[in-house]
Amino acid sequence: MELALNRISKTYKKGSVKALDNFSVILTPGVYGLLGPNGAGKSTLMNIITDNLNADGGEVVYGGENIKKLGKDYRAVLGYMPQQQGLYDDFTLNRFLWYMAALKGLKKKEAKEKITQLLETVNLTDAAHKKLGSFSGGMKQRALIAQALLNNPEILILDEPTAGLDPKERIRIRNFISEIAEDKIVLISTHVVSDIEFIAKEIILLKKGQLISHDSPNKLTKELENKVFEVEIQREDLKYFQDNYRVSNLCHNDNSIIVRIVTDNPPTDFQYTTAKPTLEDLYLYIFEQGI
Ligand SMILES: Nc1ncnc2c1ncn2[C@@H]1O[C@H](COP(=O)(O)OP(=O)(O)OP(=O)(O)O)[C@@H](O)[C@H]1O
Repeated sequence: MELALNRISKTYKKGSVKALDNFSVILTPGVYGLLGPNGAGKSTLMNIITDNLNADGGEVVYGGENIKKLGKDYRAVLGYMPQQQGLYDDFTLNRFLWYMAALKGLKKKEAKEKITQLLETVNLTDAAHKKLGSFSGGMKQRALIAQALLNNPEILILDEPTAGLDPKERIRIRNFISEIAEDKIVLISTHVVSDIEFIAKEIILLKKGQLISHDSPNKLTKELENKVFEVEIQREDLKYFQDNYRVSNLCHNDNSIIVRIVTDNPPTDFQYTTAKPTLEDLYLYIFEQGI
């Protein structure tokens, strides 16, 4: 199965910046990370893929058919976890899932089986009769993922699934997504590199509405070979490096500082060693402006 995004464009107000600009990519089963800073166009893209927002130009095609034509057949294979929380705080988790199952048109028997199974999968069986308002951030996110999975979707769209979570919950959600991703097209938007670094088969880099690059994490970081350096400097040189280079890390020793920089032009007046690039280095290289 293939989800093709063909030349998608979107401008919210006449004359304002393009939220999406001629964006094209083809998605097949596996995890994709949609990576970009605030305002890059991630939510806009997800809203267009889930048919909650109309594009000004281009089309979304699933299995060879425009999703506008597929209509409810498309919605039947779609699972969507939006960003906002707090909408159903007075519902118990059980009631929330039954409510969502009804909206998705599941039959009673089907809903019962699926809810029992999903509560187990997201490890919330014991919390089924508690109100969502009393849940921790991670529990809420897992509840939202569970509702997205009720119809056993072929396409799963997750808008910042780890927003506001502590590192332990982040790891848990990440592993969980990796487990359920089999046979599905999973698109995860995030501005946190580590959320997708190890689970995404491909990373899609989005900047100001435009596709910058999309490839496996390994291939993307290869592009940065010989552009990441570590330099041992004295404290008084730090400002010079911060003003003139993208500094991806700082490590203070007793008498010196090791700065990690991402640049096309390594410093000529300092000794440096070449370092192995990471996705965080790449993120900085692409999204850090003005240096
Ligand atoms: N409803 C709207 N009306 C007008 N402009 C909008 C609207 N929604 C988004 N935009 C603009 O479109 C651009 C893309 O925004 P979008 O929310 O898609 O980015 P994002 O990558 O999801 O950002 P974030 O990580 O902050 O959620 C931004 O310039 C934003 O200001």
